[in-house]
Amino acid sequence: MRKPKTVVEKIWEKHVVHHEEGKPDLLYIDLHLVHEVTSPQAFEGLRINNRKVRRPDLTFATMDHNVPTIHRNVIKDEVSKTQMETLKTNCEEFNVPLADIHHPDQGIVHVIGPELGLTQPGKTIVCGDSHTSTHGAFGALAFGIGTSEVEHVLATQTIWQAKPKTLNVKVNGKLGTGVTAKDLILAIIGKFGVKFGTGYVIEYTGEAIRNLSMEGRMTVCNMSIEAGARAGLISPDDTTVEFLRGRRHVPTGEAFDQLAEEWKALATDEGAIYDETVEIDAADIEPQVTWGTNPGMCIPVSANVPSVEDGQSDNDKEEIKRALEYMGLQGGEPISSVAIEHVFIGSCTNSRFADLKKAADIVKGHHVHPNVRAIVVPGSHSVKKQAEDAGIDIIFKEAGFEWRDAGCSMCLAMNDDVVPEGERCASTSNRNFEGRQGTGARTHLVSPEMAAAAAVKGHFVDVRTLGVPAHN
Ligand SMILES: CC(C)[C@H](C(=O)O)[C@@H](O)C(=O)O
Ligand code: SF4
Repeated sequence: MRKPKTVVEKIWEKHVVHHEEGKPDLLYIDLHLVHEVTSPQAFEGLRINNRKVRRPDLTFATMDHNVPTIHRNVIKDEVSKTQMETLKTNCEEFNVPLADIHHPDQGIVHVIGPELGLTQPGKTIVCGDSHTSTHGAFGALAFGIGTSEVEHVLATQTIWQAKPKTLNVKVNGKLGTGVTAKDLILAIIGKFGVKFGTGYVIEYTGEAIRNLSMEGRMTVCNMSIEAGARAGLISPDDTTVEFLRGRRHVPTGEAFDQLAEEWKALATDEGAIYDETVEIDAADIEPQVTWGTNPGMCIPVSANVPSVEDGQSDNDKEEIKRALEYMGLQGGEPISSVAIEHVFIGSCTNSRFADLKKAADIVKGHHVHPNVRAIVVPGSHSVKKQAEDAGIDIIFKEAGFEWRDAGCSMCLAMNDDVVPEGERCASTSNRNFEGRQGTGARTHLVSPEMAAAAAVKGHFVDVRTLGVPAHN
C-alpha cells in the first residue's frame, strides 16, 4: 500500500525542482501575488540586472495597503503615492497584470486571489506579505516572502525553501451559535500562544473545521502567521470545490469536474503522520476579545481582563503589566465593561461578503452608539458591489456606519484611516500590536459580529445576548 501522506507532503513533492540532501529545496511557484509595499525594490533589482519577469501570466498585482478608502483620487501621503505609482509603472514595464485603484478587480490581495479563482488547491502561492497564509484555506501551500525573495520569484518563478514540519491543529466538535471562525482562531492562539506554530505549517483538521464555510476557513488560515507558523492550510473538500466553481480563473464543464477530483485527492490521507498534533474542543469556545498587545492575549467575552498577579512567571507578569499599561486597562475589570470609540469592520481576516452580511444582521434595526465612530471597509471592489446589490450598505449607513471603498484601511496605519492616540478600537483585523492602528492606538480583535455588537452598545458585549442567527 502507498504510504499515507499529508496535503503538505503531496503539494511539496509536486513542486520540488531541485533537491540536495541537507539543503533547502528549490520549489516551483504557481501563483505570485504582488502589492505596492513590498515590490518596488524587487522590480528595481530586475531592472538593474536586466532581467524580465519570468512568468507574468502567473503573477498578479493589486494596490491595497496605501489606498484611500474615501476620495480615491486624493492620496495625501507622498510615500503611499510613490508606491502606488511605482507599482503601476513596474507592472506596465514588466507586463504584469495589475488591478489598480480604479480597477473593478481591486481589493486586498488576499481577498481578490480567492475571489477571482486564482487561488486553487494544490498550488504553491507566495506574496510579499505575511498573511498569504489566507490562501491555505483552499488546500494551497501559501506563504509570505521578503522583498529579496519577491525579486527571486519574479525572475525565476521558484524559491528556496526548507521543507517545513507539519502541525495538526485538530478542532473537535461543533462551534456554538454565535461563535465564529474568528473566535476559533483567537481561542487557538490564546490557548497555545503566539509561538506554537514556529517552524511548522499548520494543517487545521477536525469536525469544526470541516463545517466551516470557505470564508471561515480563510479567517482561520489568515491568522496562522499570528501563531508563528510558516503557513496554515485545510485539506480541499466539496466546500472548496463549490466555492471555486464558476470563478473567472477556473476552467468550466468537464475540465472543472476533472480538476475537482484532483483537488480532492490532495486531501491528507487517513493515517498520515504529522510532526506534532494539538487538539481543542469547539464547544468550549466563547466569543473572544483580545485585551492586550498580541493576538494571544485574548479572553472570552464573559471573562475579566487579567491582572499582573495572574502571570505564571516574572516574564509573564512583566508582559501583562506592559500590555495593560499600553491598553489603558487596570486588570481585573470585566472586558464587557470596556468602552470603545472606534469600530473597524474590514481587513483580509474579515472583509468578505459573508463577514459583512453577518455584521449587518446584528446591526439591522439598531444605531451606532453616540460615542462610537464605525467604518465598514469591504475587502474588494467586488465585495463592495455584491454588498450594495444586496442592500447591505444601506443597513450599515442607516445605522450610522461609514461605508468605504476597498483596501487594508484601518488594519494598519499606512493610509488615512488611523485610530487616534489613546483611543480604543474594536477591530476585525488580525494584529493588535502597539501602534498597529496608529501611534498609541488601542486595538481589540474581535469577530465581525462582535464588532457590530460593540458598535451598537459602545462597549464589548456577548453578541449571543443580542440574538444572533445560527451560522459560522
Ligand atoms: C505591509 C506588509 C509587508 C505587512 C505584512 O507582511 O503582513 C502587512 O500586510 C501587515 O499586515 O502587517
Ligand atoms: S488587511 Fe491588514 S493584515 Fe491584511 S494584508 Fe492588509 S495590512 Fe496586512
